[in-house]
Amino acid sequence: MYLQELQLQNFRNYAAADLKLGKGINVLLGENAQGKTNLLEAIYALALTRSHRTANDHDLINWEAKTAKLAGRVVKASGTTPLELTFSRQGKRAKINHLEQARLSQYVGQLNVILFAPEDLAIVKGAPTVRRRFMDMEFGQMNPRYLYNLSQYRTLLKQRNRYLKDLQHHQQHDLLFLGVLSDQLAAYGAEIIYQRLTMLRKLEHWAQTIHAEISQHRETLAFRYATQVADKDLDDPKTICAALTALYQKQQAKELYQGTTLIGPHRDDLHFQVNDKNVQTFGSQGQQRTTALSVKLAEIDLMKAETGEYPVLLLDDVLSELDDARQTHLLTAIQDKVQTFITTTSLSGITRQLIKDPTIFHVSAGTVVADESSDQASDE
Ligand SMILES: Nc1ncnc2c1ncn2[C@@H]1O[C@H](COP(=O)(O)OP(=O)(O)OP(=O)(O)O)[C@@H](O)[C@H]1O
Repeated sequence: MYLQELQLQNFRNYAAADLKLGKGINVLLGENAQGKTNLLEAIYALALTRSHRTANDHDLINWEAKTAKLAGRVVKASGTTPLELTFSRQGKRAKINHLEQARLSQYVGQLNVILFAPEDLAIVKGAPTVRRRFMDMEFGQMNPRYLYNLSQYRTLLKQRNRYLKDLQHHQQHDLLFLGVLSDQLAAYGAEIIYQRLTMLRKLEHWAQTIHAEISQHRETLAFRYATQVADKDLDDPKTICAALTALYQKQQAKELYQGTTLIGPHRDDLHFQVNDKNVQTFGSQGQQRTTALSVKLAEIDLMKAETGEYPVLLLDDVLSELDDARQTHLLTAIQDKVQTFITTTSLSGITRQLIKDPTIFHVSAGTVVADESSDQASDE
């Protein structure tokens, strides 16, 4: 899929902008604080109805205005769809094909985007919570069942933790009820673990090929899902559930002592291994970057496999972070198939000969102008 046009009205520092976009690589060129990221944010918001960098929609509205509006046309194999999103004090409204949608959840999914920013290195370097959030966001986007299991699990986990605290403080004494909660939690926990394993296997498959190519076959990447459930029990949700239940029984004294649930997907992690070593602990900066890049690029392929269309790729300031070999790989991987938006302050750091016919936009103080000399946007 690709975004053919984008219109902004009173969005961040743009009073008005109307862009014809290239089907291939679009470069947003400008000095710092001119509005490059704001444009990426506009595309991200048009896709997901929310920003990637603020939880407060009001921040998106120009300081001088009361309402912000985004509009665009998405082209897919199945046809062209106009999208429209309005932010105001009253909330937000979304239209597909000029028809207002009763629920924002009906709107999301028309335009798929993947954003890659320097912070994404945290997937490799950060705490386990970052990787759990990564799995939950990515797999939740592609699989509504996963989201359902996750929300049931979270509710039960809260309840079980509260009960463990009550037992700890002798406000409750019934261990049978703890057993009931453990069984219910184990059932949802097992579904989540099983779905994570299934999706990770697919993602790993794509990421391995990409990592091998970037490292010129000197490195192999592997994912390892870290859980207290033994490998032999991971084959299906039933065996995982039985293993979790047994673990709750075995660790009951410890959980009662600590007053919290110590086993389950909320405690699991994902390890990335390069040449059989955990890249978080033993990897060089370069290996960590390659891993993050491979995982992100693998998401593109996974989304294509799951939804039938390539997503739109948003690259915020990442090219300058990558050395020539990684830049080359990234640009070759996306060339001719993925519509991409790249923000940069200068073209000099980018191996420009690799970007075939880019559409270049000059961004300055909330205005954006297409470069006359660059390839003009698609006019299909
Ligand atoms: N709601 C708003 N109304 C008006 N201007 C805003 C609003 N929110 C942010 N801005 C302005 O937008 C500018 C920042 O734009 P943006 O984050 O897109 O920068 P950038 O071009 O990506 O720069 P950098 O290269 O430093 O990341 C700042 O000048 C900021 O004051």
